[in-house]
Amino acid sequence: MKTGIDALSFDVAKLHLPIKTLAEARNIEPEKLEKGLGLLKMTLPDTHQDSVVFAANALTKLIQDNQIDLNEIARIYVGTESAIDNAKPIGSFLIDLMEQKFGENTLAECDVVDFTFACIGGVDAMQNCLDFIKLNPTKKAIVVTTDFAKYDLNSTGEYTQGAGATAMLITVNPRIIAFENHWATNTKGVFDFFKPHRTVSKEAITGNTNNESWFDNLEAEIEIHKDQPVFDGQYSNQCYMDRTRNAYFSFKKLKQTSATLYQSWNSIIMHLPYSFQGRRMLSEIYALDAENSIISGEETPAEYQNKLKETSKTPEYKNFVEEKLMPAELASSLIGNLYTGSIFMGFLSTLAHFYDTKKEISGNTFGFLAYGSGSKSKVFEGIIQDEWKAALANVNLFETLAESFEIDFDTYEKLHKKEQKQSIQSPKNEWILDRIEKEIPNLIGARYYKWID
Ligand SMILES: CC(=O)SCCNC(=O)CCNC(=O)[C@H](O)C(C)(C)COP(=O)(O)OP(=O)(O)OC[C@H]1O[C@@H](n2cnc3c(N)ncnc32)[C@H](O)[C@@H]1OP(=O)(O)O
Repeated sequence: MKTGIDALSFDVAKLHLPIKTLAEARNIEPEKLEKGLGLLKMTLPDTHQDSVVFAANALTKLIQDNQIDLNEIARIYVGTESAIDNAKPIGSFLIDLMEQKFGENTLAECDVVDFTFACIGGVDAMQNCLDFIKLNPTKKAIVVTTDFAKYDLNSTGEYTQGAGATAMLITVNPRIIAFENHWATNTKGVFDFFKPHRTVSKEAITGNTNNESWFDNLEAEIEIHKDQPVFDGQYSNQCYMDRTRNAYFSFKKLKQTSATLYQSWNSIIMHLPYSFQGRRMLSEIYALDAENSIISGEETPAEYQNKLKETSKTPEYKNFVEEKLMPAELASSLIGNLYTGSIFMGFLSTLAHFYDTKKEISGNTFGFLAYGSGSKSKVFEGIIQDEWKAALANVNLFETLAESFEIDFDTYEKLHKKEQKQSIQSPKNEWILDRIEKEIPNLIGARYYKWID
C-alpha cells in the first residue's frame, strides 16, 4: 500500500524587501548575497499576519482547492517553531478557524498537535501522519508547517528572513508522491540555533501604572519569549553537514546499498534556510559517496575543507547541482527561510518548475535531506506519482510569488521593530489577526482571528 502527499498548498508573506536594498543599507556586497547565498528577496509578514494566519490561509486553500470533506480528516498535525503560546497549540486555533469557515463540529473528532524541533518539526509531523495512515488506510491526515523566520537586525541571519506556511494532505494512493518505508535519523543535542526564554526585570515593564495592582503582582523577574533565535551561523552549518552526512550514510545502510545513492535520485530536496544552503553543504556527501573521490579520509581538517571547496568548483558538481538541486532553490530565492516549511517549499518549487517547463517526472525518485537545529537530520525518499500534475493544477506557485509587493527599507525596519501599526496591504479572501486581548498592559494575551472576504 502506498502512502504519501495527495495535495499541497501554501501561503507566504506578500511583502518583500529586495535583498539588494538590504545589502546596500547594511554595507554588504550585493553579489555575496545574490551569487554567494542565492538570495533575491526576503518576505515579511504584514501587521495583520502571524504564524496562525499563514497556517489558516494555507489550510483553507488546501481544503477549498481539493474539496476536502473535513469529516474525513482524522489528524491535523502542525510543524512550527513560531508558537504563539506555550500551552495552546497552533493546531487548536486551526480547528476553531476551520469550523468557523466550514461548519461547526466538522473537526470535533480530529486530533491536533504541534511538533517542535526547529526546522525539522514539519517532517516529524509528516512521518507520524504517514505511519498513522498506514495503520488506518481509510483515514486522511493533514500536515501544516508555519513559521516566521525572524532574525535580529544587523545579524548574519537578517538576510535569510522569510515567512509563510505549507499544508499537505496525507493519504493512501496519493496523487503527488509516495514515500518509501526507510527513514534514517541522526540526532545530537547541541546549541547551534535556539530560542531560549529571556528574563526581564519587573522595572523594565512599563505601562498603565494608574492600575497598580497588576504591577504589584508581577514577579521581580519575568520570563519573556523573543521571536529571534540565538545562533552561531558557521557552527549551525557544521551541525547541518554532520547530521545530514551521518543520516545519509545510515540511509545507505538501511537500503543495504554500496552504490552511489544520490545518483539514483532524480531530484534532491533539502532543508533550505537560504537558497544555496543545499549546494554548499552537499559537496561533502557528493565527494564521500563518489567512486573516484579526491577525499581519502587521511587529510588534516584544513586539507579536507580545501578538497571540499575544490569539489564544489568542478564542472561535474555544478552540473549535478543544476540538474538535481536548482529547481528546489527557485522559490527559496524569492521567499527566504520558512523554517519548518523550507523543505516542503523546496519540494513544491521543484514540482512547480517541472510543471511550468512541461517536464514529465512521473516515476522519478526524489531524495530528501531534512535538518532541524538542536540538532537532527532525517533522510528518506519518495516516488513521484502519475497524477502529480493534476494535483498541482491550482497551486500557481511562481505566479503568486511574482505578485509580491515590494517595500522600502524604512518600512522593513518599522515592521521588524513592530512600530508599523497600519497594514501595508488591504487583506482580501484571507484570515487576519483581528486583535490581541492583553492579559496585563504591555504583555501579550489571547489572540483572535477573522476571515476577510
Ligand atoms: C537555521 C538553520 O537552518 S541552521 C543551518 C543554517 N544556518 C542559518 O541559517 C543561521 C542563520 N544564517 C547565518 O548565520 C548566515 O546567513 C550563514 C551562516 C548562513 C551565512 O553566513 P555568512 O557569514 O553571511 O556567509 P558565508 O561566509 O558563510 O558565505 C558567503 C558565501 O558567499 C560567497 N561570496 C562572498 N562574496 C561574494 C561575491 N562578491 N560574489 C559571489 N560570491 C560571494 C562566499 O564565497 C561564500 O560562498 P562559498 O562558501 O560557497 O564559497
